Amino acid sequence: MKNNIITPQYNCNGTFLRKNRSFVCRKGRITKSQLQAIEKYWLSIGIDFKLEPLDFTSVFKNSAPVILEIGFGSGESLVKTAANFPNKNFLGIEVYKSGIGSCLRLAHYSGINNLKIIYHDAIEVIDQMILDHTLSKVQIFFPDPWNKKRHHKRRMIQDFFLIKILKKLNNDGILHIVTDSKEYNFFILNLIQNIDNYINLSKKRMCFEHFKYRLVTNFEKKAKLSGNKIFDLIFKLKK
Ligand SMILES: C[S@@+](CC[C@H](N)C(=O)[O-])C[C@H]1O[C@@H](n2cnc3c(N)ncnc32)[C@H](O)[C@@H]1O
Repeated sequence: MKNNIITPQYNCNGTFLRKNRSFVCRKGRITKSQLQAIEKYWLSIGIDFKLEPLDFTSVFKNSAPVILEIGFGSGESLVKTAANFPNKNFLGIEVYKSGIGSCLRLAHYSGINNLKIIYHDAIEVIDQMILDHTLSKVQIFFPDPWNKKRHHKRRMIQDFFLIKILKKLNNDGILHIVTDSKEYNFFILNLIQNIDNYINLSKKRMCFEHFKYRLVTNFEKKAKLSGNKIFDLIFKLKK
């Protein structure tokens, strides 16, 4: 597995260009079993970042719809969802190395063959590796809210990001975002209002509360224990 989760960029004087990313590059702790899972299972389940588009039919060995999950954490809900929907393909992207190890371990022991994962910044993966109109769904469960105003530029969900996703979804494609931050929820709803091609599937053009048709994620369990409300935002691509 390649260890670079970003592609360094420099200006013409050779100075490193610092980008606003939605994550902080940290060394972080990783357990022995997570490292072992990377050694053993990366070759069969992982895909290294490359500057060339993926051919999903050859990656998954079939032409079933592809669901992209960005920031799957340790991958419990992603692996269980992939096991529940064997006739769909799942592609996960994460920059948290111990999460990659945990997800590989879970995916191996659950015996699924409809999941692939990438260890790299999702923005670069989307730009370089995902062809237009090839995804049936993009799901982002609990993107970091970067609550301080001066950090808002680090939020993954920005207008440029929503426009990027629009191009990658196929006809009737779905974008599903979940957050426990009321402020981030309204921030996203405001952005979406200014982009014509998304239809908000909630009746009141707001969010779904108490949405039951997906698995609860690890982050969500903690958020609920802290008494936080959960907001499911679901948008469909206008044909
Ligand atoms: C708050 S956690 C939520 C994890 C998981 N979805 C859950 O609900 O338990 C946000 C995750 O997004 C990942 N992340 C943030 N920015 C990312 C990016 N640009 N590309 C890939 N993953 C990213 C982080 O590493 C982190 O694991």
